[in-house]
Amino acid sequence: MLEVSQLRKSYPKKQALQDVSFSLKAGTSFGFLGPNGAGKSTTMKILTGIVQADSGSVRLLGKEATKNPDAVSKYIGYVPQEITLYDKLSAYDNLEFFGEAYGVRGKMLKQRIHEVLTQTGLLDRAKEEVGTFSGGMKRRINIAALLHRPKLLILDEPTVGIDPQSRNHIFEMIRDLNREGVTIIYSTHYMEEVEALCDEVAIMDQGTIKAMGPLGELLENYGQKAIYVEIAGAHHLPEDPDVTEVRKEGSGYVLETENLHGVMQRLLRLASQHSWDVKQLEIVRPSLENVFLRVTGTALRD
Ligand SMILES: Nc1ncnc2c1ncn2[C@@H]1O[C@H](COP(=O)(O)OP(=O)(O)OP(=O)(O)O)[C@@H](O)[C@H]1O
Repeated sequence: MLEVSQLRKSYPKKQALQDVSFSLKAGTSFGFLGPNGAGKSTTMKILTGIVQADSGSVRLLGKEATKNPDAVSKYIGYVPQEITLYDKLSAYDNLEFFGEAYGVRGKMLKQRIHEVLTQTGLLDRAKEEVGTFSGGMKRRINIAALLHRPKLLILDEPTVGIDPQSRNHIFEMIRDLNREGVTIIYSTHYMEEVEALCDEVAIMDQGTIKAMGPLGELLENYGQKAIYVEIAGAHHLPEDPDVTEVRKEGSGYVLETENLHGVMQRLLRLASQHSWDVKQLEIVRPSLENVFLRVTGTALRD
């Protein structure tokens, strides 16, 4: 569906992209995770043709997009960070305006507007000026304005500064579109959003993709394996050669180790020998946060 190859882009004082390559199968929900300034927006703007790369190529549905953006623009829906609606127009009129701009007309346009207003939960506010809406409601309309049913939907941090209700609506809209077969590229610096929405993830930092793959694979390959153990009355734990770090957490300890089963077995053996009261013993699922830390060497700033 999409093949991005060796993108480079420099601004006068900054090399924004050093070498960005990835490819996506149709129907993927792809999360672009990275701190401010990592190069996510620049990559997305190159995909949509708003910004030109210094070198590299983008192929969408077999067509060379970098040389001929008009040939692919009808397949792409782009939701930038900034809201692009007319405050003085009603929600309905905004949708009508953008629908027509994307070439949707007549009965089909009316039907699509009704559908998306229902989907966004804003049908009863359709005739009100968008200027009176909350930031989250505007965001929902902004996404709904993509009435031309793009094959690739690119969203640049669509939930920054919005209320939880709007965020849930946006998530549902994205999931519905993805179920209908739309390929999604979703940029964010919120790990939990990627975990909730995306089946593939790229971790970007300083203009390059540091790691990429299915979410489960990244967690498996880069996540720190650990055990949580809680023993009544234990003030310290016996040393184990396979444990690389011990952290106090709540009333127990997190033990980092690559040998989960060996360490667990030894703990249980010791517990039975010394009649310790083991309250809890479990494997800790690695988090994306932890993967990010290991891949980039830093916590996700912000
Ligand atoms: N038009 C521009 N002119 C000059 N520098 C720019 C321009 N756009 C982006 N940059 C710089 O390029 C780098 C990458 O920016 P980009 O917006 O792509 O990052 P990002 O990962 O999307 O961050 P954010 O989450 O803040 O949007 C940053 O250092 C940024 O300051």
